Amino acid sequence: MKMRNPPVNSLSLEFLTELLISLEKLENDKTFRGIIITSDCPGIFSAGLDLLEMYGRDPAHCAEYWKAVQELWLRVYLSNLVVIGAINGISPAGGCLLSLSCDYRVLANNPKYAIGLNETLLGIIAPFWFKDVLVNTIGHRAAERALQLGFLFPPSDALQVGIVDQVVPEDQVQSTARSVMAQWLAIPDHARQLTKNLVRKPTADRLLQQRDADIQNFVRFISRDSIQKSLHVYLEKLKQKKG
Ligand SMILES: CC/C=C\CC/C=C/CC(=O)SCCNC(=O)CCNC(=O)[C@H](O)C(C)(C)COP(=O)(O)OP(=O)(O)OC[C@H]1O[C@@H](n2cnc3c(N)ncnc32)[C@H](O)[C@@H]1OP(=O)(O)O
Repeated sequence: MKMRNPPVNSLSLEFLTELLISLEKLENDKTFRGIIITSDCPGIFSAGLDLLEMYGRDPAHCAEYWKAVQELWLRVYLSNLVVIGAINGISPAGGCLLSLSCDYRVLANNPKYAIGLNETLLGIIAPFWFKDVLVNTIGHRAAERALQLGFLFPPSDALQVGIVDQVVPEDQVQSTARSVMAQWLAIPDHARQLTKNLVRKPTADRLLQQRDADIQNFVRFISRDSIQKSLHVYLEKLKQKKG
């Protein structure tokens, strides 16, 4: 599955909806046993959640958006398919969450690429379920530092901390992802799926038990003047970077 939402594969409401529909089709088609998620945008896996869906929007829109974000996470995280991330570009925040929700992550060895939950750098906070997935992946202490400091790990650090499973030359990302897929598909589906569910369900349940409260919390938080100001400053910085 090649994500194509130029210029930066930001996860807009429209794009999230498209991804959800595609994933549902694949999940329901019993001829598919696995998917490799990668990007069609050169140098960018995904710039994460679309800031324009959270900036200057009314509460109803923010609530609709957040529900779609939750939905995508639950669908990928609990998918019965083998999900491999072929991360061929930078992958901050929501892009990192998407990567972390895969069963295995292969990152291209390019010093321009980085991956991490950088929310604090934007003046916002990673929701508890983003945090849970990071803690599950790299451990409590490493997650504590990474989250507070908004670390974006370059490839060698990403491998060392365990936020990705493998770093390979850029031209080998797709072939490596395919070899990894073959290894995972060698396991009987029912055994692998039930085991995946056993490991992941408690984390997903934490959100499933309080989805509405999580939406309300997001809407309250994102609507604050101070948070809107932080987003404004960050968006301006992105614009100025272009010169
Ligand atoms: C209680 C819980 C509360 C809140 C939780 C909220 C959680 C949020 C999680 C997130 O995912 S927030 C998003 C975090 N993402 C980022 O910090 C990435 C920001 N983008 C970049 O750093 C760069 O754009 C890039 C490194 C990805 C690519 O750089 P480059 O190739 O130089 O492109 P540009 O910077 O020129 O960007 C092109 C174009 O795209 C716009 N854009 C970039 N990222 C986003 C985004 N995430 N959402 C919306 N739009 C984005 C950028 O502003 C440019 O727009 P122009 O109109 O100026 O062309």
